[in-house]
Order: sequence, then structure tokens, then C-alpha cells
Amino acid sequence: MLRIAVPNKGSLSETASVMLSEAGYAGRRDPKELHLVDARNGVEFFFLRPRDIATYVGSGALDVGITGRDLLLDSGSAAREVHALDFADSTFRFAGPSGRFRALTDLQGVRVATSYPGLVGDFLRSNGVEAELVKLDGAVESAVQLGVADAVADVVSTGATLRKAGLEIFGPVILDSTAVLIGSPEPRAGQDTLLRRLQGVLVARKYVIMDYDLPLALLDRATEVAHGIESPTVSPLKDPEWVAVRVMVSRADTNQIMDELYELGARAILVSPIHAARL
Ligand SMILES: Nc1ncnc2c1ncn2[C@@H]1O[C@H](COP(=O)(O)OP(=O)(O)OP(=O)(O)O)[C@@H](O)[C@H]1O
Ligand SMILES: O=P(O)(O)OC[C@H]1O[C@H](OP(=O)(O)OP(=O)(O)O)[C@H](O)[C@@H]1O
Ligand SMILES: [Mg+2]
Repeated sequence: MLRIAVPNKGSLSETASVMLSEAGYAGRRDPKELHLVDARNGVEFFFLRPRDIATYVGSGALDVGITGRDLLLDSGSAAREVHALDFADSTFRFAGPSGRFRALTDLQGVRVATSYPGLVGDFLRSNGVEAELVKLDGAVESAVQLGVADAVADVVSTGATLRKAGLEIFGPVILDSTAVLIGSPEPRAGQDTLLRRLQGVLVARKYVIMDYDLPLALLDRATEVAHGIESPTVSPLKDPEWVAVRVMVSRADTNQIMDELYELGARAILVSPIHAARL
């Protein structure tokens, strides 16, 4: 049985569970449940703190897990990133009081508060900067105001938390992070099925199906507007001068593509969601 680590709390927990459920796996009924056997799918779930997941997977105790790329790198564990899962996107940045710091080198000799000392320590070392790391558990943005640090290094999404604390981003991007599927150093049996299922969920979220009718003579030009993943499906209509076309398009581009196809001469353009996919 494939043993899968899933975040039990925090920013990653809900979306990770929704993705697994869309991928056809059983979900826990009680949020306090720590272990769940899904015999039908041949997998076992362990609900753990996201920060600990890389440790379990890297040691080989569990086969795969869902965590943040930033947490994986911070852990220093031997687990590897298998695939990005495209949620909980964030950047990891340095920030300080407005105008106080400009460049990374300004951090030489100062106190930097973070809950990710592994990640930040590695970054500073590899850039030849020596700073004193102040390890905190969370709410790192308050550290400057409260006088325990001169700057912070933390997760930034909208930037609202930094702004409220009177801090300003400076220096290079430490990391672009997202939720990731991680695996133990040696790939495990059953891992590929989980990966394919999760990829199917990502495709279903990212793409829609577009159907439209079109004069056959315009097919090449319509294919330039929406070429699909491989090639559009083209079916005959009763009128021999017209065809029905089916193509996958990016959800984000849907309306722009509909406008362009309509301008070209396509009619009866219909868009439907994809519930599941295996490409
Ligand atoms: N505001 C945010 N937007 C996007 N991703 C975030 C945000 N906050 C945290 N993350 C991501 O979530 C992961 C951290 O998970 P964690 O469980 O610590 O979340 P949390 O909400 O901070 O929970 P906790 O309150 O227990 O610290 C990291 O990968 C981080 O990049
Ligand atoms: O850029 P923003 O959209 O404001 O989001 C970033 C904030 O969100 C997270 O905090 P969280 O709420 O998880 O609290 P924590 O710092 O105590 O973990 C993160 O640690 C930042 O503080
Ligand atoms: Mg947090």
C-alpha cells in the first residue's frame, strides 16, 4: 500500500484534501483523524504537520507527501520534488523597515527573523552574507516592531501582512514556492498512479472543452486560434460545407478564444468543464 503524507492543518490542508478527493481518494470525516486506510485505492493517508512531511518522506518512513516547496527545502530532507501542484503559490522574500535596506549585502551582521532558518541560512551562505538568524514559529512580521530583529525573511502572497507591519520587500527573490508532491529518494510502487491522478485534476482545473460549428473552409485558420493539446477533433455535419470541432482550451483564455472564433465565422460555440482527465 502506498503511504501518503497529507497536511493536517494550515494553508495547504484544505486544498490538498480537495485535490485528493477529486482524484478519487477517500477523505477523512473527522478533522482530528490522523490515519486513514483507503483500501479501494490501495493507499494509506497519514495526516501530519506540513513542516514535518518532508522529514517523514525523506527518511523513507512514508512514500510520498504533499507539502510546500519552501518547507521541503527548509527541512534539508532527502525527499525530492516530484511535481508542482499549483496551489498555495507564494514567494519567499526579505523585508525590512521602509528605506532601511536596499540590497542583500545590507544584511551583513544584522538580525533576520524567520521560521525557515534552513532555507534562509542556505541562501545567505551561498551569497556570502553572514547574518544572525532569529528563529520564530510564525507571525514573523512583528519581529522588527518588537525589536527582536532588524529584518525578516518570510512567505509573501498578497504582501498585505508586510504592509500592515510597515515593512518593505528588498533584495533578490529567495524562492518561488508552490504546493508540491514530494517522494522518497527511491521512487515507490504505486507512486505513478497517484501522480497521474493528480495531474488529471490539474488538467481538469486548467482546461475546458470547447465545441463549435464552422465552415470547413475556415478550419485551418480556426486551428491557429485554438490548436488543442494535440489536434482538434473534427466531425462532419449534415451540411457538407460545415464541420463540428472539439478542442481543449485553457480556462483562462476561454472568452478571448470564443471572441476570435466567432469573428472568424464559428457559431454555436459551447464551453463545458472537464470533470476528470488522463492525458
Ligand atoms: N498566505 C499564503 N499564501 C500562499 N501560501 C501560503 C500562505 N501562507 C503560507 N503559505 C504556504 O503554506 C505553507 C505553510 O504551511 P503552514 O501549515 O505553515 O501554513 P500556515 O497557514 O502558516 O499554518 P500555521 O498557522 O500552522 O503556520 C508554505 O508552503 C507556504 O508557502
Ligand atoms: O502576503 P500575505 O497575503 O499577507 O500572506 C503572507 C502571510 O501569510 C502567512 O502567514 P500565516 O497567516 O500563515 O501566519 P503565520 O505567519 O503565523 O504562519 C505567511 O507566514 C505570511 O505571514
Ligand atoms: Mg504559517
